[in-house]
Amino acid sequence: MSNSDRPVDPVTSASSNPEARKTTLRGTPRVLSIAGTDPTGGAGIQADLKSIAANGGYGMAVITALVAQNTRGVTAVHTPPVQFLRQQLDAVSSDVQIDAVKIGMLGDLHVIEEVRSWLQVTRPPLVVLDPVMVATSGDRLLMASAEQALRDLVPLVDLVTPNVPELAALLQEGPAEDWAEAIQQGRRLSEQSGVTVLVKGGHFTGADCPDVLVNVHGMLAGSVLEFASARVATKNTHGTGCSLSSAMATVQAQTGDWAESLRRVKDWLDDSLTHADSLEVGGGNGPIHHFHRLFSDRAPQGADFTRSLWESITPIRSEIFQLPFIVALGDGTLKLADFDYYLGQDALYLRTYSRVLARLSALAPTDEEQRFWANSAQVCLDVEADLHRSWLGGHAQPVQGPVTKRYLDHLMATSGQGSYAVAIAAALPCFWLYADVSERMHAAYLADGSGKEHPYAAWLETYINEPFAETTRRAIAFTDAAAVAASPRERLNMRAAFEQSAQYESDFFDAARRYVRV
Ligand SMILES: Nc1ncnc2c1ncn2[C@@H]1O[C@H](COP(=O)(O)OP(=O)(O)OP(=O)(O)O)[C@@H](O)[C@H]1O
Ligand SMILES: Cc1ncc(CO)c(N)n1
Repeated sequence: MSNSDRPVDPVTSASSNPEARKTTLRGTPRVLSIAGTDPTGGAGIQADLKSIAANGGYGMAVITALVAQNTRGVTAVHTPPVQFLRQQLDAVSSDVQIDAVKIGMLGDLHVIEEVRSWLQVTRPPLVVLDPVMVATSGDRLLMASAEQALRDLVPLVDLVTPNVPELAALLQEGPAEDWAEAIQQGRRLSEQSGVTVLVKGGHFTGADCPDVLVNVHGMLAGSVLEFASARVATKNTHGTGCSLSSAMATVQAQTGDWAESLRRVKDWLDDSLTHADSLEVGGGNGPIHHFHRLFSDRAPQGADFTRSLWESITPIRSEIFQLPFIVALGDGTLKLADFDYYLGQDALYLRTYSRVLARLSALAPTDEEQRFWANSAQVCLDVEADLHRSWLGGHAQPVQGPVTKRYLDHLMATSGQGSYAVAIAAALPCFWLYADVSERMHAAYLADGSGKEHPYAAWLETYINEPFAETTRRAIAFTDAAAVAASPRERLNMRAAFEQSAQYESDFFDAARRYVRV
């Protein structure tokens, strides 16, 4: 099961340190970048924070050096005193539990020594080192006198991500002339340092842009895994190395598997490069589009998907809050005939909705979800029985109204198609909108301050309670997980099903006004 918002089982991380440090995988890892700045936002700390966030992490940043640079090149570097660097590092580690560290530009010997000493004391569970030496523009970002200190830092980390010239410099060899030689160098660095090496192929000019991972741990020790991707035709590659290494730190803290992390990160990077040109930042080598997925219909990760669904129904939500039925239900002036009609229809609705929830249980990909939906189907029947007993007692079974029919037809059709993702999206507004509507009504009632008894208080209490709120939160989390697993087409269908159900919820509240004959 993959659910990006919950901590999962603790594992022992692949670590180069003698005693393996315990890592707990987290849905939203706390990731610290230790690097230099880029005021144009494409590389360094600024790129790292975007990359961490785009990959589902919580980003933090300690600045090693302030760099005056843009998409064309570097003009100056200011390095604050190392005591101040240490104060920044200690400020973070004395308070926050760090799940992963990405190290970028270090600049000089003193900075390297300070970071090294902090690493030895703090021992973060996961460290990725991008051995930054030269910027995309060709400007030096590491003093020549600090190269040996950087080499000595490598064995302290878990993953090192050199480009071709950096790999050569770390090995004190000439730069590889072709990809096969680069892979051999990657193997040598891994053997010498005992660290997993990610060799980046961005600097060659072939049609492909391959990367390889040389593993040193576990069953894949010594193996070379290649991840090919087509070269994207763009000059906007400023900060790809920074973005890649901070994304690797973030995703590794979520998956615990370097190969899986690189597969996911390459896929994201490819998308970010493909849409880089649309940003139009600067006249040189511009930045990549870190958040392309957030702004598009392609799978936003984790909670971003349901957040975007919720945003897309903002007009429907405002419509609901202005419906005469909802206004009158809120202030207690609703006519009993209208309420009776609504509840009669709701009882009919819940009977069938329970079957839809049972269908979700049948389709559920995990044991937890199967139980959750089976339980929800049962609770739904209990609520329906309660409605009959307490409100509709003595009344005959009502006739199904047109809105009830349309809404139920939609739910039966979507859940009947066999896609769990689409069925869950169709079922979600029933939870989410009721939690939302009842909470707002209750807040308005409290704000009114009169304290007078509310004629529909017993109905409101069905939905204003922590168990219902918790059920709703879980349904939302399951929808996000389903969206991550779904294909792009399925996600479009999820969105359509969700929006359609939300519209029917609004129509359902409005049905008494339209169909009750006075
Ligand atoms: N044009 C491209 N198309 C697809 N992937 C690319 C392209 N350029 C770079 N990459 C990928 O981006 C990542 C960074 O590679 P690169 O070798 O450029 O690192 P770098 O030189 O450290 O980056 P930079 O100095 O630009 O920040 C690698 O995964 C590489 O495969
Ligand atoms: C601060 C900083 N780190 C790394 C790079 C490499 O792109 C850069 N240009 N600037």
